[in-house]
Amino acid sequence: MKHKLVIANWKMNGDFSSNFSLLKSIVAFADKPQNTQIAVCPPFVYLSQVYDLLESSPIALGAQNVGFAEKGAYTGETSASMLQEFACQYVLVGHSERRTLFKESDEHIAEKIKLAVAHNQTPVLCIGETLEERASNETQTVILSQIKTIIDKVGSEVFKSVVIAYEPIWAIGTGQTATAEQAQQIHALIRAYLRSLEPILFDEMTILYGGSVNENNADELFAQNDIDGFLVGGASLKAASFEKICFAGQAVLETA
Ligand SMILES: O=C[C@H](O)COP(=O)(O)O
Repeated sequence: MKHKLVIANWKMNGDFSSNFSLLKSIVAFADKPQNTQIAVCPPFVYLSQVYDLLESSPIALGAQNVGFAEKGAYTGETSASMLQEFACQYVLVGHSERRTLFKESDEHIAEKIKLAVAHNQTPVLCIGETLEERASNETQTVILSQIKTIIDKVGSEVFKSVVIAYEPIWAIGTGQTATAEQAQQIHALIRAYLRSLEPILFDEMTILYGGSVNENNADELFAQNDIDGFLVGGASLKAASFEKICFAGQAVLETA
């Protein structure tokens, strides 16, 4: 049965007032899309507000990042145990903005995954190639090596609790979405690779697509066999767009 996961990554956007209106709209439709889990990842300072507003709704709370250590002298960081107190179910790790702007290393990403899993959160590991890598036909090598590097560090037992988000870097925030065929090709590659490692562990792996997903392309993307949902940035800040993305592929999901 195909299930769908749609995660809103608000990035560094929002304020008390706009969060309230946006969540009011999302809560109003959230129980309607069949077989669909919706999650919202607000900036850390709004976790408390969003936690309260999501109470008694089916929407899961997520975090955009997590510290790579259990606790201690790490100014500005937020630990997995702190996120657990807000019942965060999802944690984004290795987003390209964090890898590029904040020089996040594979070692740190691996530690974050281990801590998140230890605190009952599902890490959402973001991977993706640059435009230059795609142009030089390195996409497959880059993607598989990003996954392998992390599996080697955390082990396959921990990795089975991970959700993967394929986000071609050239498609993030650019309005230039990967075509459904381009996305499906990489999702199928990822799934085949994981199955080749350990079919029992990775048969049901959830693989999301991210990168300029909007109300116009979500249906076609979700119709692809190996696309299980979306990690949505810009369009998740607009209630009407986000609603259409959450309803994408409903005909398939209702008959599943
Ligand atoms: O986390 C979300 C992704 O970076 C995609 O962002 P976007 O939908 O604004 O392109």
